[in-house]
Amino acid sequence: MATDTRGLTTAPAVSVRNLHRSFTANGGVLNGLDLDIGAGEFVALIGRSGTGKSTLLRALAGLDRDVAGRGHISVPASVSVVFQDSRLLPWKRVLDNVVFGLRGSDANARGRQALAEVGLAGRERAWPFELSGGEQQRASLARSLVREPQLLLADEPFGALDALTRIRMHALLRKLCEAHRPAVLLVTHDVDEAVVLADRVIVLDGGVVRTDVRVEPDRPEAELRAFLLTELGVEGEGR
Ligand SMILES: Nc1ncnc2c1ncn2[C@@H]1O[C@H](COP(=O)(O)OP(=O)(O)OP(=O)(O)O)[C@@H](O)[C@H]1O
Repeated sequence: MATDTRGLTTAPAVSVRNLHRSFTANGGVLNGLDLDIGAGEFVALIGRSGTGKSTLLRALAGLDRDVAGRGHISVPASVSVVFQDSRLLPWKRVLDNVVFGLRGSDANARGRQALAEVGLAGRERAWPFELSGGEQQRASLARSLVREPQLLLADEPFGALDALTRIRMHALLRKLCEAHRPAVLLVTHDVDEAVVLADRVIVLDGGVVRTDVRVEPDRPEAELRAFLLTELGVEGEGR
C-alpha cells in the first residue's frame, strides 16, 4: 500500500499478482510477477533486453488479449500509453492528433492547453512531419495528458532522441507528472533516466521483480546507479 502526502494509506493504482506470460512452450517471459504502483507514483522499470518489460507494459495497457486469466491485473479506468515513436497520424494536424477521439465542445481548447504545456504553442496547425523527433514526442505526451490519465505507461519514450533533447524531455516529463500526478510506469534502458525521474526503480529478471528500490533524496545518485548496474549484471561498468 502506498501512502499519500498526509501519510494516509491509499489503494494502489496498479496491482499485478502472479502474472504469467509465455510465447513458446520452452519457458515463460513473465513468471508469477507481483507489482503495485501507488496513485501518483513514478516507477521506472529496467532490465536486460528480452526480460519482458514491454510484455508487462502491453499487458497493463490492455494490448495483450492473450494475457487474460494468467494472473491478476488491476489498472485504473483511464490509461494512456506513449511509445518510442510518437505514433501521430501523419494525415492529421498536430492539434487534431492531440484531440483525436476526445469528446466535448471544449476538446480543442483542452488540446491547445496541453500543447502549450509541452512547449508546442503555435504549432497546432503543423503537420507531424514538420516537427522534430523531440517535438513529436512532446505532441505525443500532450495527446496522452489531455486525457488526464490515472496511469501513464511509457515504453522507451525518449529512446530515439539525442542526449540533449532527452535531458530536456526528462525535465518536461517531471514537470507534467508533478502537475497531473498520474501513476507512471516508465520502461527504460537508461539507468540514469530511471534514477533522475522515478520515485522507485524496479529491475525485472527471470520474469519477476528482482529488485525494488526507492529513490531516496538523501542517497547519492552515483551510489544508487552503481547498485542498479550491479543488479543488471553490468558490474564495474560506467563507474
Ligand atoms: N508477440 C510475441 N510473440 C512471440 N514472442 C514475443 C512476443 N512479444 C515478446 N516476445 C518475446 O518475449 C521476450 C520478452 O520480450 P519483451 O519485448 O517484453 O522484452 P523487453 O524486456 O522489453 O526487451 P527490450 O529491452 O529488448 O525491448 C522476448 O524473447 C521476445 O522475443
